[in-house]
Amino acid sequence: MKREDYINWDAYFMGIALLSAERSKDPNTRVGACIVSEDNKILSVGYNGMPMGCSDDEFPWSREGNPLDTKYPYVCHAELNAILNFAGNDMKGAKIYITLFPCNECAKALIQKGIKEIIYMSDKYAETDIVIASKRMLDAAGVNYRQYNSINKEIILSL
Ligand SMILES: O=c1ccn([C@H]2C[C@H](O)[C@@H](COP(=O)(O)O)O2)c(=O)[nH]1
Ligand SMILES: [Zn+2]
Repeated sequence: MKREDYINWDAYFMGIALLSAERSKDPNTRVGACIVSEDNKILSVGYNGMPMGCSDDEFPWSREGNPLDTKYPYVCHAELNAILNFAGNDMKGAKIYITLFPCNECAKALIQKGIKEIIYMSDKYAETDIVIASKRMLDAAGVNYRQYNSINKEIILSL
């Protein structure tokens, strides 16, 4: 008889997003993303990090101070990395599992790539203009978004 306590698709793909986030060097917010086709095939993954050639030991990770001495102008967002890491050429109709609600810039890229559903975990910046603008664009473009079911929030990885 088959096992019945296997994880569902959402837990599986959010688990991969969470594991990807563990690769991030950001000391404050680790973000992971997993792009999945309509038929539940993984298309790409990504996490927030410095662009290639920009050493994550040399570029800043601060949040405050002179803008050029903070991480913000440099760090490549998890969703953008997942889009750029995609080896195929069509992700229309795909979904993305993300550990943090996407910013306005990532929302633009997701819309333009034809992503149709966003499943996110944290929405800790919901009150910011960046996320309000992001939701405004996603709503206009008909991209659905929903929070990952909190009942399954704890994803334990062990053998
Ligand atoms: O859509 C997004 C928004 C943010 N990120 C990354 C960028 C930064 O590395 C962190 C946010 O850092 P804070 O210290 O919480 O401001 O998250 C992302 O990957 N995708
Ligand atoms: Zn972003």
